[in-house]
Amino acid sequence: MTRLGSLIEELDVEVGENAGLDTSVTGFAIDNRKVAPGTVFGAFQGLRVNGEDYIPDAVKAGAVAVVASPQAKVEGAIHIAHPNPRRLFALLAARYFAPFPDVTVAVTGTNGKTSTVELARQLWRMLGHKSASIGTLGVTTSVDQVSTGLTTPDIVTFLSNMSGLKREGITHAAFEASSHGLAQYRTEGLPVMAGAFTNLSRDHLDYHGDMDSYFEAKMRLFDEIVASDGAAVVWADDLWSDKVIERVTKRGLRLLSVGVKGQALRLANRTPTQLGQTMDVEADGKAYKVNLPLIGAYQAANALTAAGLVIATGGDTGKVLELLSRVQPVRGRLERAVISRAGAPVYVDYAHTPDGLRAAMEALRPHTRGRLIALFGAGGDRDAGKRPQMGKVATELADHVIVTDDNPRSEDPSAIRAAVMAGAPGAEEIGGRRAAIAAAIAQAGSDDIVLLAGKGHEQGQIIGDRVLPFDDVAVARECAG
Ligand SMILES: CC(=O)N[C@H]1[C@@H](OP(=O)(O)OP(=O)(O)OC[C@H]2O[C@@H](n3ccc(=O)[nH]c3=O)[C@H](O)[C@@H]2O)O[C@H](CO)[C@@H](O)[C@@H]1O[C@H](C)C(=O)N[C@@H](C)C(=O)N[C@H](CCC(=O)O)C(=O)O
Ligand SMILES: Nc1ncnc2c1ncn2[C@@H]1O[C@H](COP(=O)(O)OP(=O)(O)OP(=O)(O)O)[C@@H](O)[C@H]1O
Ligand SMILES: N[C@H](CCC[C@H](N)C(=O)O)C(=O)O
Ligand SMILES: [Mg+2]
Repeated sequence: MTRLGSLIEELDVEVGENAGLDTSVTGFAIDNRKVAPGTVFGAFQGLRVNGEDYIPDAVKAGAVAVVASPQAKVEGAIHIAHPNPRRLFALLAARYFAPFPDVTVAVTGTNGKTSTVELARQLWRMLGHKSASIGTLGVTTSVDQVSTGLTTPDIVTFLSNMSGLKREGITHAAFEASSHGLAQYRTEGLPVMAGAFTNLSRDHLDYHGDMDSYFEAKMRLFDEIVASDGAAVVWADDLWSDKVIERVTKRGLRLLSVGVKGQALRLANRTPTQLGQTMDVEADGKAYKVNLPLIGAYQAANALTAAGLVIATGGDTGKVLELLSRVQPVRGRLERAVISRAGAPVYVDYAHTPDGLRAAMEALRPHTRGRLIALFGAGGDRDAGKRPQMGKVATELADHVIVTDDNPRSEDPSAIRAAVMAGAPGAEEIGGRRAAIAAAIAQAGSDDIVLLAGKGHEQGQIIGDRVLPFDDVAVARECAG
């Protein structure tokens, strides 16, 4: 049985007099609909509603304590007051859900988080550890994959998943720290031994406002979440890398920089091969030849960042680099779905930002003898400013562009397409993703390559409130058959 007092011990919190610290706690919730007798309820100001409005309902449902701002009105339960209630809630919940896997690392960045945590999981597994990842693909172990619906789940789901992994015997876990997740304290409280930065480019400005605030949200990982004796693995070749390195150094974290400008793992040379690429990597004064069975500069970057995390947490450099030759592709990241009847390979990729589209097209270009045909859309209820920029990048780098739909959500699909088209002169507009994929495949000749971007592993098209089953890989196979 866990007593509230033992969770609060040593934390800098205010509770009222006669606070009943002897009360036993049976769980944590941030949604009043999930409160049961004995729950600690976290009441937070959100974007849509104020969680404090649900305090009476939470108390009625049996909440014994409420973590909320000092101004909140709490009656009938203990008010644990704090100016940053989300953070305090995370700390308390982590004490309740502990223990966690021994080695935990986190990855942030606009693109590459899913790929990096997945590759780190695979490398650990090949080194003989029981490993897991948590992110866009869900909670993944070598035997299971369970979706959580978000990249970075809410704090209660996150900590209970981490705790469940520990009970299953998982010793090593890598998780994605999205900027929303970082800004909302959805992944903290547990010791994080290393953090990685992949890159920063335009996305989610609807939420963060501008690039500097978006950057600051990401930096919480290094400023506050990674343990003070932990490590930072920084992809060194991004425009923002130097700023990240500055922050990491200021905090006193052990720095492993990775990439062409990297020092811990220096990418000296990279040569595409038919099915992958070879990399010349220098580390600790030694030269290593790495055969990576994945194509594209971006996958090389993510593979090296993942290797950096595994090395930072105790992996042997030579062994880890050698194991990169045995990694499996990541679902929906330059996944070859099918070869069309005409002989054109059709790739599915999760590129959903201007930079992601550029990375995916640059990855495929060296493998394209004829034309590169790129199809994509932009998500509704998401950063609208990225739409024309995605159109622009695509028309610059592809030989033919098809603009279609990708999760319009509450927006009018044709208005989203129009915004993309505004930056994409000469592109073809086809509403309805299935019809667009069929058209892309039908016009590809044997020397051409088709890129279906934006949905990757996703299993649905979100239209209004409905999620209609949709899988780019499956649809590509149907259209090619
Ligand atoms: C914009 C955003 O991130 N919103 C998330 C956030 O909402 P919020 O804190 O603003 O919450 P709110 O809905 O205003 O509610 C405020 C509080 O009242 C509580 N509440 C609310 C209603 C009620 O009846 N009872 C109740 O107790 C809520 O639990 C919450 O604590 O917290 C909610 C609870 O955890 C999330 O479900 C919600 O995700 C929404 C659905 C979402 O679409 N999020 C996306 C944008 C997102 O987070 N994406 C990122 C990044 C994607 C990437 O990888 O690029 C991700 O990590 O997935
Ligand atoms: N290192 C990288 N540099 C540039 N682009 C990348 C990089 N890694 C991945 N991408 C592009 O971004 C897409 C998404 O990759 P991934 O799912 O690994 O990123 P993510 O950060 O997890 O995305 P999300 O924020 O949606 O969870 C890829 O399909 C690819 O097009
Ligand atoms: N996790 C990201 C990527 C979504 C990819 C794309 N399919 C879209 O719906 O915009 C988001 O929620 O912004
Ligand atoms: Mg992801």
